Amino acid sequence: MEKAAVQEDGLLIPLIDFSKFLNGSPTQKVETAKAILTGFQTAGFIYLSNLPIPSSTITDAFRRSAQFFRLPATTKESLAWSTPEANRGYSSPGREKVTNLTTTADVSALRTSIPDIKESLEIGRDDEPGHPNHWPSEEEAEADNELAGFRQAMTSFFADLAGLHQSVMRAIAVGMNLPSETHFDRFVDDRDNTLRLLHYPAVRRDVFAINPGQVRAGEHTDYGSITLLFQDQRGGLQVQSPSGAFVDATPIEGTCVVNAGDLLARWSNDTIRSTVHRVVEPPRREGGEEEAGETYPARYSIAYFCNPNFKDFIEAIPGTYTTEADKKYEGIYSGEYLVQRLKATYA
Ligand SMILES: O=C(O)CCC(=O)C(=O)O
Ligand SMILES: [Fe+2]
Repeated sequence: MEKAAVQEDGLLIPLIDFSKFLNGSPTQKVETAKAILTGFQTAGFIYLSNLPIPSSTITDAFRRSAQFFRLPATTKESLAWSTPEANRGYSSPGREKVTNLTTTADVSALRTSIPDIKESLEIGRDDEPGHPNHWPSEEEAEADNELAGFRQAMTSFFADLAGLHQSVMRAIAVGMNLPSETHFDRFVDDRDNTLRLLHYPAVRRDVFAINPGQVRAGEHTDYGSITLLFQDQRGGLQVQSPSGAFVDATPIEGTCVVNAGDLLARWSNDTIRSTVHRVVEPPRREGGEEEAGETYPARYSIAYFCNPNFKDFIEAIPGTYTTEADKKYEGIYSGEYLVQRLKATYA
C-alpha cells in the first residue's frame, strides 16, 4: 500500500508511486489509479513520486526561475501581466491576491490591507492566437547570459507537464471505471494550461509578527482541473483539514504535489474535492540555523495549472450521477468559467 505524505488532524494525503500507474502490472495500474482517485475524493491532494519527468528538468526549471526573478524590476515590469483573458506575464508583489472572495471590491480591500508577499510569471501555451507570452527579449537574454534558452526550456517544460496532466486524468478515468482510459484525452489536448513560476522573496520575520494574518499566499482553492505543484525545501505550504485547521504539506524531495481544482470538483459532481490551501511563513525548526536570522529565506515554487480545453463544455462526468436530478451544476464552458474566476483576483 502507498504511504502517507501528510497525516494530521484527519487529513491524509497519500504518497503515490506514479510509475506503477504508467509502467506497472495491470493490477498495480488499477490499484494506483484507485489510490489517486481516493486521494482526490478525500483530501483533494496527493503527492506523486517517480514522475515521468527527469529530476534534472525540474532542477533546471527552478534554476531558470531564480534567474528570471533576479532581473531588474523595470525589466520584469515591462513584461507585466495584462488581462484575465491572456493570463500571461509578470505580477509584482501585491498584484494578485489569491482568495475565494469573488467581488472585486472585497478583494481590493483585502489586497490593500495584507498583500501577498510574492511575485510570479505566468506562461501560457506558446501558440495561442492573440495571446503571446511575455518573454524577456532576445537582447535581454543575450546580454544576460544566464537567461539564454529561457523560452526554449520553459516551453519544453510546459509540454512535459501537459503530458503529466493527461496521464493523471487517465488515472482518474481508470479510477472512476470509465469505459475508456482515454476518456479525458479529448478534453485536455489543447493544453490550455498555465505554467506559473513563483518567488516568495526573503522576508523579515517581524513582518509576520507585526501583521496578524500576513501570509506568503492567502488561502484559496485552485480553479481548473488539477494543479501540479513543485516546491523547494523551505516549507510553508499548508492544506486545510476537515476540521478547518491548516496542516503543513511538508516538501518531499523528488515529488510533485497534485491537487484538484474547482472545475474538476464541479465536473465530478462534487465527488472530487478542491481543498483550500495557502502559503505561510516556514515552520520553525527548533535550534535550526535560520532560527537565528532576522529574515526567512526566499522560497520558490512552480505551479502548473491544468484546465480542460477552454472550448469544452463541462458537464457531470458519466458515473458521478444516476439521474439528471442528481446533477448539482449546470454545464459551463471551461474558458468562461476560468476567466470569470481570474477577473476577481487581479488588480
Ligand atoms: O507556492 C505554493 O506552494 C502554492 C502556490 C499556490 O497554491 C498557487 O499559486 O495557487
Ligand atoms: Fe493554489
